[in-house]
Amino acid sequence: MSISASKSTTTIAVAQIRSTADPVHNLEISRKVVRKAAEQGAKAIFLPEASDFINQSFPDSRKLSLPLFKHYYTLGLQETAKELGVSISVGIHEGPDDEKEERFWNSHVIIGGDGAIRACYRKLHLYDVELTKPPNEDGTIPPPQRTGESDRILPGQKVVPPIEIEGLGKVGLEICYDIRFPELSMILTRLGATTLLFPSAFMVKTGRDHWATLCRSQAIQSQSYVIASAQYGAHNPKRTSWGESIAFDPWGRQLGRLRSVDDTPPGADEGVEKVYEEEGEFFLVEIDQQVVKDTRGQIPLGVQRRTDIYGVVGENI
Ligand SMILES: O=C(O)CNC(=O)[C@H](CS)NC(=O)CCC(=O)C(=O)O
Repeated sequence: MSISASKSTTTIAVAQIRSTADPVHNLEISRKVVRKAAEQGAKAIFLPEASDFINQSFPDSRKLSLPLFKHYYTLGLQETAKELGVSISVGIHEGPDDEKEERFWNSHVIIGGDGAIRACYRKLHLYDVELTKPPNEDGTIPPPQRTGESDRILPGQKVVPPIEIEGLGKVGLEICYDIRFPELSMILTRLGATTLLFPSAFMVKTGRDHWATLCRSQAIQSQSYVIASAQYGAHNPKRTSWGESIAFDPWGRQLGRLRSVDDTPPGADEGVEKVYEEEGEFFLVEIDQQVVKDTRGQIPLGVQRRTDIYGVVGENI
């Protein structure tokens, strides 16, 4: 009997960057991270939501949000993927061809090792929230922090069936705020996903209180790997993201984690003048389909659902 020397796990890289308003800069940083991760053996690299730009200006954002076939940032990453023969998952802004439409999509694309776009998911759940702030010292209450993602983003209209990434099995595509709607993870798992992807740009307040717990709970409940790559730090004077790119296995074991804003010494991360010094970071993770099988074998949630009582979530998809 011969013993196979082939590796049963696949190495991937979970990245963290701080996108600015400038897609040229963001492509350069993203490429550096992808190249470095590939050199260290990663076969797939996971970049955050909105890696192409994070911007304060609405008209500028629309101009940069082009259809994929003429999207500067995505085309650039496609070249790099092909050159290195690695897959890339990345969040970008994608626009409709109709220039009269002022809004655009918040999309998650998968680029294959041949440079082709393999899938494109458009964010279903949009972040329209009002977060309260603590009272001022004089006891007055500051106005809430309102974010209206749907003011500028078109809501996606479909669940993208999980797709195979070489060596990784099937991955389910989600984005950031989607993580609060476990229905989507359940549907993707039922459709065959063994890894759930959450390119993200969480806010600081909710990042601190909810982010890592949401990621871990999705892994345990769906019995899938969770890969959550995050935007980190000050993008401009008005916008800071929490960071903390993180990954869990289907048992809920943490496989790696990068810094959050809270991990950064006070003052070290202040001011947008430092934005251009950021090089991006990543950690490597081994994905092993056997861990999915073992976890699902020990705790067989998939066959224990009382669908006779409460139905199948997303049955008509
Ligand atoms: O499109 C861009 O430019 C960047 N996108 C984002 O920052 C998105 C939409 S505003 N952020 C979130 O969904 C935060 C979710 C969050 O923080 C929570 O669920 O608590």
